[in-house]
Parts: sequence; structure tokens; C-alpha cells
Amino acid sequence: MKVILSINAGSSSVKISVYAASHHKATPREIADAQVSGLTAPPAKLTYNRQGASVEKGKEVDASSQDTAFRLLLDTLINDEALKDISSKDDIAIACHRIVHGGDYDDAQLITKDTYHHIEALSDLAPLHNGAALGIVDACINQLPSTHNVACFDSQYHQSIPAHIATYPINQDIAKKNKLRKYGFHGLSYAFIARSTAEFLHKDESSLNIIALHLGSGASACAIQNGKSRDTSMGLTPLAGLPGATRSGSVDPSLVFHYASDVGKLSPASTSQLHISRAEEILNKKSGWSALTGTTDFAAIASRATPEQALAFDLFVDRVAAFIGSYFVSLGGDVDALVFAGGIGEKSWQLRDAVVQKVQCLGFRVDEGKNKGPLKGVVDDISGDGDGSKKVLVCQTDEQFEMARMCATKEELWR
Ligand SMILES: Nc1ncnc2c1ncn2[C@@H]1O[C@H](COP(=O)(O)OP(=O)(O)O)[C@@H](O)[C@H]1O
Ligand SMILES: CC(=O)OP(=O)(O)O
Ligand SMILES: [Mg+2]
Repeated sequence: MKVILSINAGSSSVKISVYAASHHKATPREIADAQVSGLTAPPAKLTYNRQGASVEKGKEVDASSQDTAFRLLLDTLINDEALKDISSKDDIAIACHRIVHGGDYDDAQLITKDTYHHIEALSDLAPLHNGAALGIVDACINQLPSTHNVACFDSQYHQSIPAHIATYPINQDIAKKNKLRKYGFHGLSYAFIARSTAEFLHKDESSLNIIALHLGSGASACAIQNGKSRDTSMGLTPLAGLPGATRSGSVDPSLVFHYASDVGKLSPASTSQLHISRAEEILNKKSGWSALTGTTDFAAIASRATPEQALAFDLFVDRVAAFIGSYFVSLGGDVDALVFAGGIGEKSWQLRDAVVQKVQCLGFRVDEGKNKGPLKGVVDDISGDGDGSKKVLVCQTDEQFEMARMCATKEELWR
């Protein structure tokens, strides 16, 4: 039996789950979970559960970066005397880290100097994530010297996307040389969603076809065919596709050159002076809900209390519905379920209601009572009645569990 710390650095949160795991047992047992959420909507809040019982719920804390949030969470776990499985730092055998951009990696990796530098080199392609996650890896290397660190990649699940979908129509020599293609992210979540949904529907995962939506601080959609990713809305970086808390999502790429009023008038010769990195920063960190409404709290946006919030809400519904329509066609109409997940997908009944109404023409309906009621279990059916209506589900996704599960079967960790 080994203690695994499973660390998920999202763009607005850090979530840690602690597991007791045995080699090859596919279901690590959860001992505790702790998270700091709301990093982009201060004050950040700490929630901590031990053995399924609540210890802290929404306690306001002073944390504005993933790094400070992690240190606070690690202290919380190590200083809790009632958490018997971690009486000292040495009890933590494995720390697994959610690394959003894994480039061509198709399997979790033990973090060595080589893998560390490789992940570091990919940081520009996930500007809100890889650097922050590596900051946490550094903290683990320094503070937990006897712990093995493992990188689990969000991009891994999307290795199955066919070439004609992953390819950008640009010069292919340059595309290959610079590895410019659709990678896709939220893959740990989609892997969890696919397995849990198949179990819920009593289907073999290899014959499962669903449209899955991971809607959190970063949001994406995924067309899952025969249990594998066929298409997803994020691309080379997590900026593409749906808008998010501080991200624009897809815009006309030329917008970058017209963002400042005088930029469009520059001659081609002077465009080398343009600060593309500044444009990237604006689209990643200063756009999305924050730019439209002044808040990244989606519960406030879903209240539609101001015209700006109503605009942001309607815009999101429009973009999400467009991906559902596209993926419905991509799956040839053979769709077992539409599945909502992520902070917004799991918690905002208003968003689910509005999205499903928009795609009613495809046969999706929600039951009002089930949609508004508390969620029961990992997967919950909120479908409404209707002739030939298709299933609508909510999945309480668990990226930390997915990582711990990967570690339980990784031979080199158990030798
Ligand atoms: N009750 C709620 N209603 C609507 N949205 C919510 C609610 N609680 C949290 N959210 C939203 O969920 C998002 C965070 O989701 P999460 O998946 O935890 O994000 P991440 O992993 O990207 O940090 C935030 O935009 C937050 O506003
Ligand atoms: C990939 C991504 O955007 O992740 P998150 O939603 O956790 O920020
Ligand atoms: Mg997340």
C-alpha cells in the first residue's frame, strides 16, 4: 500500500486528493481531498474533507497563485493529526501532477530532469497551466525529497483524433517541424467521464458514443466515439474553442492585428515590432467572463442580473450549442448521451437548462426537477421525457482519481 497525492492545478484552482493505493488495483481508495478554488475571483476558498467528512468548507484564504494554494494545501494535510496515513512527509510515496500540455507524450511519465525540461519547453503552449504545475513539481522536489513525482497529461487522451481533424490547413513542412496541430486538453477528465458514463449506461466503453462537455474555468467539448476522443474544441493550446473565465476562446485570428486601433494600419515591414506575446496574454488572461462582466464567478453570470452577465451567458450557450451540433454530425447522430461536467457543467442548472433547450432539435430534453435537484452519484440522469429523446447526464468528474488510477498500474513506481 502506498499513499498517493494527486495534484490538479487548474486555471482557477488547485485540487489535491490523497489515496491509499495498491499495485494493479484499479480503484485507489480516497482518504482525503482538499482544494483552494476561486484563484481568479478573490477571496480564494479552502475546502477540506477527511475520510468523507467535512473539515473545512469554503474558508476564505489568502492565495492568488497555484503555488501559494499548493503550499497551503500541503500544510493542511501534513499538519492534520487526524489524517493518520500522512504522519510525516515521508509517508507520501507518489505525487502525481496534472500537466495540461504533454506534447507527443502518450503515457504518464516519471519526472526526471529530462521530462521536466521537456514539459518546461511546452510551457508557452499552455500559458495558464504548465508553468504553474511545474512550480508545484518544484515545491514537491524541495519539500518531499523521498517522493516520486509523476506527470499525467491532459493531452494524452486525444492522441486518437484522426489526422484530418487534428491538422491545421497551413504549410505542412512548418506544421510538422514546429509540431503545430490540435492537441486537445481536459483529457484526464474525459477519460474519467467516458469510463463512468459507460458503467452508468451498462455499455462497453469501446462502444460508447457521447458528446462530453467539460465546462470549468477553462471550457471544452469532446466528441467521444467508441470510447475514444474523435474531436475536441481546444487546439494547439487551451485557448481555442469555447470561452472561459479569462480566455476568449476562438476568435478570428486576424483580430490580434486589429486589437489596438492603430495596429491595422502598420505596414507589413513593421509588424515584426508587434508584441504577439502581449496579444496572447490579453486573449488568455484578460478576456472571457472577466472582460465581459468584470467577474469570473459563473454563478453570478448565470443570474443574468446585469445586461453584461446576460450577454456573457447567452454567448456561452450559443458557443456550447454550436459544438454539440457539430459533434452530433461528427458522430453521425449515433449519440448515447450528452454529458455535462466541470465546475459550471456540474453546478449551473441554468446553463444546462439553456444549452439543452438550444439543442432540443437534436432530441435532447431535461427534466426540470432532476436538473435543479441535488446530484446523486458520480453520474446522474437529468433527461426529460419525449418521443425518442436522447439521454442528458451530469458527471462529477474526477481528474485526481484518474491520475491515481494511472499510477496504480505504472510498473516502475512499484518495483
Ligand atoms: N454554483 C455554481 N454555479 C455556477 N458556476 C459555478 C458554481 N460553482 C463554481 N462555478 C464555476 O465553476 C468554475 C470553476 O470550475 P472548475 O472546473 O473547478 O475550474 P478549474 O479546474 O478550471 O479551476 C468557475 O468559473 C466557477 O465560477
Ligand atoms: C485545460 C484547461 O483549461 O484546464 P482548466 O479548465 O482546469 O483551467
Ligand atoms: Mg479544471
